[in-house]
Amino acid sequence: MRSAEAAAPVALSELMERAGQSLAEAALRFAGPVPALLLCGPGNNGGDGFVAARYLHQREVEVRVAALGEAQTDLARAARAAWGGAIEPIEDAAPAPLVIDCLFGTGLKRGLEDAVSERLSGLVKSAQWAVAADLPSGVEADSGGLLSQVPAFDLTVSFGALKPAHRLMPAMARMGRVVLADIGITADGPWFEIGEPALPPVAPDAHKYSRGLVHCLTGEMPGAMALAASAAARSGAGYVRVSTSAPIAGLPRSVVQVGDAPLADPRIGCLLVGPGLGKLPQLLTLALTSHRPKVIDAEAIGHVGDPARLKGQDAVITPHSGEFATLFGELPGSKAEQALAAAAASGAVVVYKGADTLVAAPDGRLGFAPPAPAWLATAGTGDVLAGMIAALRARGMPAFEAACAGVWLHGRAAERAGPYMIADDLLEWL
Ligand SMILES: NC(=O)C1=CN([C@@H]2O[C@H](COP(=O)(O)OP(=O)(O)OC[C@H]3O[C@@H](n4cnc5c(N)ncnc54)[C@H](OP(=O)(O)O)[C@@H]3O)[C@@H](O)[C@H]2O)[C@@H](O)CC1
Ligand SMILES: Nc1ncnc2c1ncn2[C@@H]1O[C@H](COP(=O)(O)OP(=O)(O)O)[C@@H](O)[C@H]1O
Repeated sequence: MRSAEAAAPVALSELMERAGQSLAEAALRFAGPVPALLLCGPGNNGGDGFVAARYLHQREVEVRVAALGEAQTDLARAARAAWGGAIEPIEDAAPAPLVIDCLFGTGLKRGLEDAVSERLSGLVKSAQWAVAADLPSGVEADSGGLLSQVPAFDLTVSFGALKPAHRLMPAMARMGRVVLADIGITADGPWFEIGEPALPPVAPDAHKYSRGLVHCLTGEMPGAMALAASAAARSGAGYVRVSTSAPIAGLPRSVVQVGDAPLADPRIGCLLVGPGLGKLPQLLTLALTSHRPKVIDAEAIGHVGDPARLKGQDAVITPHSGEFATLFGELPGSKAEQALAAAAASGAVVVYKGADTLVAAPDGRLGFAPPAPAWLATAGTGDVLAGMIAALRARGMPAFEAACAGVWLHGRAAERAGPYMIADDLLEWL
């Protein structure tokens, strides 16, 4: 993001002008022309606030500005001078229906002083609408961590590009709706937000094997595999097969239950192992003898032991935080950095699940999932995701693209399934 700003073809003062104008417009659209209080910090985030105050005033909104100390950058000083109106100390600022937090953005390196964060929280809580410029003050841009107390905002206007904190917990939960303001810079890099996938079309001459065969290895709790295999069947695989020693209830009749089957079968588009596996590490070992692409989920992740075992396996692994820690231990850094380190160590595409799911590839690509409904937090939804990714893999999508597509579709299916869904219901919305 910072390199994008540095390489921007426009002057920094113009970027600040655009940021401030975008902020004013977004706040006005969101809250309407209600009296506004802008809280401006010493850096360029504060500068954006002074610019926004000027635009809101021009739009005949009743505006007050409260500053935290003097401006510390040339840009912020110029923006403060151009505002030209009254500036009150933040300690004395009375509440307002609309509060716009421009205290700190990407430059925050340490927590706010207690008195300042308490003041911010008090003003935000008493406002009808609370808007943050770029990031709520107190949020660390790269990690999504909270360096001091951060109140809940209704809207966050991000400038130029989303920062990791917009998609990582706990910061993500404080931002309200996040909108991206185009200020004329683009952040080209390996980190991006996962968007709607382009799925492989069904060829006119397709047959069930060419559309993709998913072969599932089931274990002690076949109900989980019933969910995963059903999800694979509903996600466009041409053929879904489950190796099982006993009949599994609840599978669609179109999912074929077989005994042992050769895992070197070149028709297998993707192997799926993990859902319902239980204490059967030998099934993972068996899966790893195959050179076919694979999705490794749930208990199978715990059976891997050494991440290096996955090298050369063309694998997607789908851990939640507990499974992640079991396989990779306590890695340093943010969730994004941990996922990238895990992908590099294992050679696998890592879908690090949770409220802030992200997908990391061994080559450094990193996709942040758009927010998904919290009602996905119910047993079995991870099994459904694993089956979806396996089907997309079998349909010919490369591992990273299949994982990103599965995560995106899973979140949208949950939105449509509604707040009282159970994992079984998701299948109807794939
Ligand atoms: N770059 C661009 O082109 C564009 C950038 N834009 C905007 O700029 C924002 C980044 O601006 P920024 O780098 O000036 O950092 P910012 O977040 O304002 O804070 C830094 C200041 O705060 C201070 N400080 C830090 N922590 C503190 C604490 N706890 N308590 C007290 N003070 C503390 C720190 O002082 P120091 O640490 O040096 O003591 C420094 O003075 C970005 O989020 C976006 O909104 C847009 O205009 C688009 C164009
Ligand atoms: N609070 C939340 N918000 C959004 N998605 C969530 C939340 N909690 C869990 N999820 C998603 O729900 C799924 C749960 O998977 P997992 O933990 O493996 O459950 P299970 O093993 O029961 O299937 C994952 O895709 C995860 O990203």
